[in-house]
Amino acid sequence: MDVVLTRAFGWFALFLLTTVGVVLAEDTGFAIHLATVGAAALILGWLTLSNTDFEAVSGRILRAPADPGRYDDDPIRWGVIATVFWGIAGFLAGVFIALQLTFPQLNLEPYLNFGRLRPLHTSAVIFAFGGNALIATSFYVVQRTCRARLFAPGLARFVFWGYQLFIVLAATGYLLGITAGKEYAEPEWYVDLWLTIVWVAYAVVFIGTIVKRSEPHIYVANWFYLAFILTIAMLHIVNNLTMPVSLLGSKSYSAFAGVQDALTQWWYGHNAVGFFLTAGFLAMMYYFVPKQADRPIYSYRLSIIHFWSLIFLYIWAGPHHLHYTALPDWAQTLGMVFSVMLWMPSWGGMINGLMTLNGAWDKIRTDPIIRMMVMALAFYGMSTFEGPMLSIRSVNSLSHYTDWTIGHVHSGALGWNGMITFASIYFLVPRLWRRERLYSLRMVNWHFWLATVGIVLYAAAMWVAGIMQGLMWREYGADGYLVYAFSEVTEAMLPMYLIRAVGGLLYLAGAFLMVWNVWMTIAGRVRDEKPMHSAPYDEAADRPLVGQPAE
Ligand code: HEM
Ligand code: HEM
Ligand SMILES: [Cu+2]
Repeated sequence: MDVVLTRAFGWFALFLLTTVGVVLAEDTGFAIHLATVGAAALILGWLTLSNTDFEAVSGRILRAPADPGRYDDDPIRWGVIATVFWGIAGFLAGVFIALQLTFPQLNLEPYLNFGRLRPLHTSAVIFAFGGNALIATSFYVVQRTCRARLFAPGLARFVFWGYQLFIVLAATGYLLGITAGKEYAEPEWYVDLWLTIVWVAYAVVFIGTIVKRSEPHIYVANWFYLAFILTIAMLHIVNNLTMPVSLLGSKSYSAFAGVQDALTQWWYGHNAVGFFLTAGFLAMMYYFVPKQADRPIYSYRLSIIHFWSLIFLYIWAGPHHLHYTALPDWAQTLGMVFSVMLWMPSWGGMINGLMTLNGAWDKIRTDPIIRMMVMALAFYGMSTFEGPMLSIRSVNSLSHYTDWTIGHVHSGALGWNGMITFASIYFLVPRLWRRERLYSLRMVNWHFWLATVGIVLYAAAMWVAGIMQGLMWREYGADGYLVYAFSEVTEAMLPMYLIRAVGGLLYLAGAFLMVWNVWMTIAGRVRDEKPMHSAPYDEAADRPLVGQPAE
C-alpha cells in the first residue's frame, strides 16, 4: 500500500508541476505539451490509486495468452500493434500531402497546411512506423538469438510507452507550428531531451540482454541493431545541440551556424538513412528472411564483411546532400566518393539476402511473405544503386531540388522499409499471439500486389517529374533567358502528382488489408479461403502448408 501511495503521489506531483508550467509557459504550444504530459500523469496517478493491475489490463487489451516465461513478449506485441497503427497514420498523411501538391485547395490553414503536415508525414513513417518496427523486432530477435529474456522488463515497457509519448509530442508540435527547422530532426529541445532518455533506456535493455545471453555467439542481426542504436544516439545528440530561449518555452537555437550547421544536419540526415532506415532494417532482414525461408543465411562471412564495410562507409557520405553549396569542394568530393563505394556493401547485403533463398526459390511462388521479402530486397538494391548515382555531382546538378530525390526516397522507403516491415509483421503476429496461422494468406498476396503497383506508380511518376523539372529549369533560349517560368514547370507536374497520389492510395489500401488480417489473426480467426495457387496443401488438416509458425 505504501508503494502505491508513493507512486500515486509522484504522479500527482508531476501533474501539479506541469499545471504550474502551463500557467507560466512562454507560448501556447509549450503550454499544450505540458498539459498533455499533465493529463497523462493525472490518469496514471488515478489508475495507480485504484490499484489497477496494468499487466492484466494489458493482457486483456492485447488478447494475448499468458507468457509461459521463456521470453518477454508483451512489449513486442504492443510494438507490433503500434507499428501497424502509426503506419496507417503515416501513409494517410503521405496520401494527403500528395493530394495537397496536386490540389492546393487542400491546404487547410494553419494547422493542416503542407508545411506542417510534411514533417508530420516523414516523422510518422520513419520514427513512428519504422521506429516501432525496429524496437519491437529488436526485442524479439535479441531474445531468440541470445536465448535470454529481456533485461530489465520494467525499463523495456518504459521504452515502449516513452517512445509513444515522444511521437505524440513531436506530431502535435508540428501541427502547432513548433519546429527546430532541421529535416528529420524537427522536434524542439525538450522533446529531444525526452527522446535521449528513452533511447538510453533502450540501449540499456538491448545491451543488457546481450550481456546476459546464454548463447555464446552474437548473431549478426544483433550487430546491426547495435550499430543502429548507438549511432542514432550519437547523431541525435550532436545534431540537436541547441540553446533554449527559455526553460518554459519551445523555441531554441542551434549551437552551429552557417555551413557548419548544414554539414552537421546532413551528417545526421544521411546517417539517419544509413543507420535507422538501413542498418536497423538489415537486422530485420538477417533474422526474418532465413527464418521465413527456413534456410541458413547464404554466407555468414559475407554478412560480417557487409556489416563492417557498411558502417565504415556510410558515416562519410553525408556531404552528397550539399553538392554545389558553400561546403568546401574537397568535402563534397569525399561524400561523393564514399557514396559510390557504398554501392558495394549495399549490394553485398542484398545478394546475401536473396541468395538465402538458394534451393528454395519455389517459395517465391508459394509463399507471399517470401515474395514480399524478395521485393523488399529488390527495392533495397534499386535504391542503393540509384543513391550512388545521384551522389555523382554532375547527376546531382540535374536531380537536386527535383522530384527525382522524392522518387529515390520512396523506392527505398516504400519498397525496402515498408515491404520488409510488412513481411516481418506477418511472420510475427501468429507467433506472438500463438495462433495456428495467419488469418489469410490470400490477403497477404493482395497486399503485396497493391503495394508493388503503388510503388511502381509512385517511383515512375517521380522519375518523369524529376527529370522533366530538372531539364525545364535549366533550359536556356538563344537569347540567353530561361525558357520556362517556374509556374509553367509546376503546371507540367500536375499529371505526375496525380499518378503519385493514386500510387500512394494503392499502397495505403494494401496497408488496410494488413490491419484487417492482423486484427483477425489476433482474434484467433482463420479465413475460409482457397489455398494460394499451387501452394502445397495439407489435405488432412485442410490448410495450406506455408506461412505457419514452425513451433
Ligand atoms: C502512402 C504512402 C506514401 C505517400 C503517398 C507519400 C507521399 C509523400 C509526399 C507527397 C512527400 C512530399 C514530397 C515533396 O515535398 O515534394 C513525401 C515526403 C517524404 N516521405 Fe513519403 N509518402 C508515403 C510513404 C512514405 C514512407 C513509408 C516513408 C518512409 C518509411 C516515407 C518517407 C518520406 C520522406 C523521408 C520524405 C521527405 C523526402 C525528401 O525531403 O527528400 N514516405 N512523401
Ligand atoms: C548506397 C546507398 C545510398 C546512397 C549513396 C544514397 C544517396 C543519396 C543522394 C545522393 C541523395 C540526394 C541528395 C540531394 O540531391 O539532395 C539521397 C537522398 C535521399 N535518400 Fe538516399 N542513398 C542511398 C540509399 C538510400 C536508401 C536505402 C534510402 C531509404 C531507405 C534513402 C533515403 C534517402 C532520403 C530520405 C533522401 C532525401 C533526403 C532529403 O533531401 O530530405 N537513400 N540519397
Ligand atoms: Cu545521403
